[in-house]
Amino acid sequence: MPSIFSYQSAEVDWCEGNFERSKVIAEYYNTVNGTTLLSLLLAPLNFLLLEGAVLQLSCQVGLSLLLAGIFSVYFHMTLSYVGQLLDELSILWTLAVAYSFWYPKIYFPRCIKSRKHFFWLTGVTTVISTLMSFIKPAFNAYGLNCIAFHLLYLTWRELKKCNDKRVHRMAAVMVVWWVLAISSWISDRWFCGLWQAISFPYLHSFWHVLIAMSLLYCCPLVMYFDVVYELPSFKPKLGYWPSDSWPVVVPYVALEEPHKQC
Ligand SMILES: CCCCCCCC/C=C\CCCCCCCC(=O)N[C@@H](CO)[C@H](O)/C=C/CCCCCCCCCCCCC
Ligand SMILES: [Ca+2]
Ligand SMILES: [Zn+2]
Repeated sequence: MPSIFSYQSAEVDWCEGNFERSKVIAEYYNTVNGTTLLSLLLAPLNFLLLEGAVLQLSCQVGLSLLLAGIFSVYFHMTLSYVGQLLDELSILWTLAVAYSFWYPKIYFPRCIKSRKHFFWLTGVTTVISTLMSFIKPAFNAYGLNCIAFHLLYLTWRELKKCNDKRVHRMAAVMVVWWVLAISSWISDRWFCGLWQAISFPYLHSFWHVLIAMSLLYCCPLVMYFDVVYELPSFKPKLGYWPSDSWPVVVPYVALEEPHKQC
């Protein structure tokens, strides 16, 4: 019986051929492009521009993202059962940490009276989901992708209340990257035969880059709304480093003089 650590013991095998470019790396391009997820750490770096509590929270989210990137690389390198679960569970827990800290209080269920209670609700839900994830690991990724739809819904609710064109623009760019990302993920999962027929089974590695791009825009946006709700005396402003007009930019959120925007 193969060990849960052994190569190719995972329930899922992505479209890219295994061991075609290396004897030790199962899916070479998926592994190499998995490292782009580590660039997500750039997003929490934005928060260095913020202060106190906000900076503290970003460290926890940054650490979870780092683990998600490392486990993604390990999974595609080995395609092991443990690799798959570590990849999926690290994403689940990163989302849990992000939700616990950033989920706006106005959207809390009626029975939840404080962020402390919300922490407990998120914690219990995540522990139950973690246990359930062992039942049929191949379904876990579908569940995780559904969370993006909830984020889309929250974004839409917030945009309805906000007149800042920069916020609308950043949200639009985030959604475009996400649509490209999820299309690549689904195409690789469902239409592998087609991609193999045209010798282009690399869409999952594109997904890694595209979802990282989407998150790069998502994080400053979420932080922007967090400041609006939690630090109402500050005025957050979205920007692009090094400048708006450059073709390659890193989005960020900065704090300006005290004033409420949205
Ligand atoms: C108020 C909440 C704020 C949430 C902020 C978001 C914080 C970031 C959370 C999670 C990081 C996700 C990192 C993705 C790593 C992908 C690794 C990967 O490719 N794994 C695959 C196997 O190799 C696996 O099949 C994929 C599983 C699906 C992952 C779905 C992640 C959804 C994350 C939500 C993205 C939001 C983007 C904006 C949406 C409009
Ligand atoms: Ca494969
Ligand atoms: Zn992957």
